[in-house]
Amino acid sequence: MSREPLDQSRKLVTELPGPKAREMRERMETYVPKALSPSTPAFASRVEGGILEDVDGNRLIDLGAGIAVTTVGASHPKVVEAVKQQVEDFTHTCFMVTPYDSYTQLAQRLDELVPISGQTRSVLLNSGAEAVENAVKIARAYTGKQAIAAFDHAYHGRTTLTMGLTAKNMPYKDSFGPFASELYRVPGSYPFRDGLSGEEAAARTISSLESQIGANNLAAVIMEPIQGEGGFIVPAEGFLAKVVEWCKANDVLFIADEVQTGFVRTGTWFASETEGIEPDLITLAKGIANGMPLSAVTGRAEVMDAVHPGGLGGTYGGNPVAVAAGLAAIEVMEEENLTAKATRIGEIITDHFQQVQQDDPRVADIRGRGAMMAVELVDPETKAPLAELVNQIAVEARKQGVITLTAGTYGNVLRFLPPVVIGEDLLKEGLSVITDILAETRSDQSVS
Ligand SMILES: Cc1ncc(COP(=O)(O)O)c(CNCCCC(=O)O)c1O
Repeated sequence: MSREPLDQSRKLVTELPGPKAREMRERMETYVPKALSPSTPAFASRVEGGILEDVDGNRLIDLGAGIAVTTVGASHPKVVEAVKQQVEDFTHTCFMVTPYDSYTQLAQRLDELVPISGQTRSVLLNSGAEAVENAVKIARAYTGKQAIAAFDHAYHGRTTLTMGLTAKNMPYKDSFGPFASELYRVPGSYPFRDGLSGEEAAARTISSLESQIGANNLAAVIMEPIQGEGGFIVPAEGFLAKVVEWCKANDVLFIADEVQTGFVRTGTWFASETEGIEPDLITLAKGIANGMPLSAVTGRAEVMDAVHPGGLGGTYGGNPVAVAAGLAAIEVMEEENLTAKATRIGEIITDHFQQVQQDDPRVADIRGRGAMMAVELVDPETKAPLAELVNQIAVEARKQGVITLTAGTYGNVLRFLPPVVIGEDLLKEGLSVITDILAETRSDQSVS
């Protein structure tokens, strides 16, 4: 029996958190460590399109999509049906024990979609960090070299190796060391703060790669085409192409970490396309399966084949239910032309904040691409990051029924990652809630 569609309008019937949510939070604090500290003052009951309904009957506008995951909406009927079908057949065999064709079908789809020419192969895993871990293994096996270079403001995961690649200390790395060896950090491109052209920033990066690591030691350079947790930093035009050119000239692999930028999020299937680069390996997760835990490393066949038989694996990698969700989600992205929808979302967010920026210079940088947009808030005189203000805005917006995410090395970035299927009016309403709160702080200069 199909359920009534979830009303796509924001509605608050209690304060947030409501009574049931408060009770659930108390129990949560008894059995779940504070290390997880959820930010939205609600407990999910149903999620569809751009709306999350909570256990108290409130409907919140979702501008986070579970951190860029539920691109097609958290209960898209096509994905739900595919999952139901699969789970009735089997939930698990362990692909290394008994394979199933849907794994190969998804690998073939990835081969067709990724911006890598020639034959590719894919290994399927469970999380973004696991994909990055395996990309590093594959790069080392192929090159025979060990060093891996990541960038300032990078985010690649929370496992021991990926924490070593991630830049920001708190909350991701503090007190968890020591981290893996042979991991290096080089300056990247942060146009709003460094003011460098793509060429200038790339020259600085290459100088660091050569002087501090040496191409003869360097297995791979890993970078997010748009740095996500670091603050939706879009590199200056031409930066990535110059770095990739250097990699290819020096037998260094380039790993594009598209866990957050992948699968139509930035208005193309992958952000590497817009940057005009062809990675050797690409890590994928989040939008790949619309919430079912799935990730992948897709790479040039000769690179992927450098690993000895049995060298890649894990119990759950490429779980059949997650793979079914992934195949269905990709179909929806194609059928509903979500690359164009993501581009439209970027236009709406850009226009909205350009209006605000005219009267409020604290909105200092509007950046991102497609349905991966952000604003960086700074003191207009000193350019000092306004982290407390950003946090205050996010906390208040959540109380007013808008699921809002922050980001940035300095904690002063509001980021927008709505489900790409969100209605335009609902998106505009969510943005207006946020900018109305921002406007109120203009009169109240106590917050900075
Ligand atoms: C580029 C990029 N690479 C890798 C990852 C890691 O993906 P996992 O699926 O969270 O392991 C991410 C995950 N980003 C959201 C992390 C949220 C949090 O843990 O606070 C990413 O964005």
